[in-house]
Amino acid sequence: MKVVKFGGSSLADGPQFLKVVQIVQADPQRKVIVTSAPGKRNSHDIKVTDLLIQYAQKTLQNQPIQDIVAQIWDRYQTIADYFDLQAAQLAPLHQVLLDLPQQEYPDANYLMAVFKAHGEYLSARLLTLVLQKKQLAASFWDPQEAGIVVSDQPDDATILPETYNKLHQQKLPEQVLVIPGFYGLTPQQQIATFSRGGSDITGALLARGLQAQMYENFTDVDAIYAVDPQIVPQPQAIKTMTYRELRELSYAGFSVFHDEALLPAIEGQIPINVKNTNHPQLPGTLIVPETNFQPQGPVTGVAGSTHFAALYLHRYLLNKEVGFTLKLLQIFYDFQISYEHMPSGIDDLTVIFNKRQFDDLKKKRLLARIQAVLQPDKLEWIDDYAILMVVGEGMPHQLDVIQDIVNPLAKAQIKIHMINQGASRISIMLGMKQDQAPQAVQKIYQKFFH
Ligand SMILES: Nc1ncnc2c1ncn2[C@@H]1O[C@H](COP(=O)(O)OP(=O)(O)O)[C@@H](O)[C@H]1O
Ligand SMILES: N[C@@H](CC(=O)OP(=O)(O)O)C(=O)O
Repeated sequence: MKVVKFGGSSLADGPQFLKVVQIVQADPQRKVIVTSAPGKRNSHDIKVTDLLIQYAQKTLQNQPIQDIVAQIWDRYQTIADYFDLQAAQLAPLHQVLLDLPQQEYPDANYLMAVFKAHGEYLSARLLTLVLQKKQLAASFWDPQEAGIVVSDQPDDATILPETYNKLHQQKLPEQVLVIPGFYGLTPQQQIATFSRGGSDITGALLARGLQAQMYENFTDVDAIYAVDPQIVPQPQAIKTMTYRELRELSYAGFSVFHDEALLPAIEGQIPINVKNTNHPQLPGTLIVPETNFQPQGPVTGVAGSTHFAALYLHRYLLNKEVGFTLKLLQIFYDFQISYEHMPSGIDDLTVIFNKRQFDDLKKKRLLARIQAVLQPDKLEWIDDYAILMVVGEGMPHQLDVIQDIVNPLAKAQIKIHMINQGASRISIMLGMKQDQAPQAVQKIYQKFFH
């Protein structure tokens, strides 16, 4: 049995829905289908999830909602019209969308989560109707009924372990099941979504919980490429890669697969196949465990991401002071801030954060607290920080990888602020200014792939 997830680009309009139907029909193993909300039909379009966020905001601010509801419903109606679905079948779906403001919510964050989740909910309901219209035995599967239990963070939920107990007990029927991605239910039965792009996580948790033979992830590219195709046109496709290679590359910018979706697949040792809905005959990229993996070269991929900031701390004799880092980490804990990396020197520490956790006030208060408690000789906030990741299972076997990474950057006058290799032997991480990151990715890619 295969779990198959279709991304927003694969469900953006009627013709795309038809490709999805044909893909489901082509393989009887494709039993559990995970939907995203309709995505962009062209580069100027707006994803339905983003329209739903506007709908939620207008509801919260008591602004008129008719136009935005019409805009959202039009996306689903157009798809339904493409398949000549009957008005009576669609009316209940439209009503669900209209009723969202009338429901009760614990707070604004949960309201937002419910509105967002309905992009995938309506997609799954609609795809079920379309599959039935095409004579395929299909039924809608509610995440609540499936037993997807998540933590109570309304817009950044994580999977709770009881999910797997419930899924292990599920006996799958003969027909195809269509389930919305992107959300689950908290122990208090509230809808909470994963972070953006999180339908990949739903697919992975179902593949693990249902012990699927394969998790197929359908998107709008022929493969995972060695570099983001928006940075380097027509890059080299990756045929096979390991879970941990993709985990590191997704973390650092390969937005094609959500980095948190790797863990369930690893836990269940489920192979993942990323494929193109527009060219389903192509093999795509296969993501597999490390055991017996034969790397094709030193580097598998290069990624860059710019949503970082860094805190630089200098204090003489820091190396001798017992508990310095503990006090610093306690401050982060008090502010409920997680850090990404902490490279250090004898008298220096740099802490790298995901910038999205901060607003100006939080940043100011954090710096003031660190100054008061730790009294560093120097404390600097570096707002302009990008991280580059060069990843490959073949890297530990090759001695001259580092020079092939830094030489092209030096030639291009790109300054490296931080290099981190060690903990993970299959990746080298570089810190630099944000505006230099795309060029750095290009230069490293050219060195290893041309
Ligand atoms: N290394 C990469 N290989 C392939 N695609 C990538 C890579 N890095 C970023 N992407 C981007 O990821 C996109 C697919 O992911 P996403 O937009 O989330 O698709 P979906 O709508 O199917 O969920 C591609 O269109 C591409 O622009
Ligand atoms: N629709 C949600 C969840 C998702 O996974 O979407 P996509 O598969 O289009 O990346 C989002 O836009 O974040």
